[in-house]
Amino acid sequence: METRPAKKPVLVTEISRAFTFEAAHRLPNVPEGHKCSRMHGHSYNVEVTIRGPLDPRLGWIVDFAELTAAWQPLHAQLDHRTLNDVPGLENPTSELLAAWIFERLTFPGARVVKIRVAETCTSACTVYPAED
Ligand SMILES: Nc1nc2c(c(=O)[nH]1)N=C([C@H](O)[C@H](O)COP(=O)(O)OP(=O)(O)OP(=O)(O)O)CN2
Ligand SMILES: [Zn+2]
Repeated sequence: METRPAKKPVLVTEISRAFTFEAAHRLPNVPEGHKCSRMHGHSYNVEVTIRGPLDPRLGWIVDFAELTAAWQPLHAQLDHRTLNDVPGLENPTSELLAAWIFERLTFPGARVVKIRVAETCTSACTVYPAED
């Protein structure tokens, strides 16, 4: 009987890194009297996930430090700001903030597959690219 060597499974690999920033916001389009129409602040948690092939020698997609380097300019635009003042974030819901971040992060040789934004410990929004 013929025996074949076990096939190596084809794996999809993702790496993630979490970031935090502090910011104020108000939601301008909520109904009158909604608490979020008032200016208030959050300690935001953002998780960035990328997917790509492994560098055969280094054994990683990119250095985790590359995620931090890519996040840094966005952190500078968001941290200790009023989000409503940031171009493109006039209505800074978690959903629109996650999309804003998604549109601004690129990695050579890898693609962003998930951005998760948590305003509080119990509320978060995740965006993914639509299926090709
Ligand atoms: N789908 C969304 N709903 C809400 C958003 C949002 O971005 N997307 N944002 C808010 C406000 O920013 C609010 O500050 C957060 O609301 P909430 O999760 O209710 O936070 P609390 O800590 O105040 O929760 P309580 O359970 O009321 O204490 C609202 N909704
Ligand atoms: Zn809020």
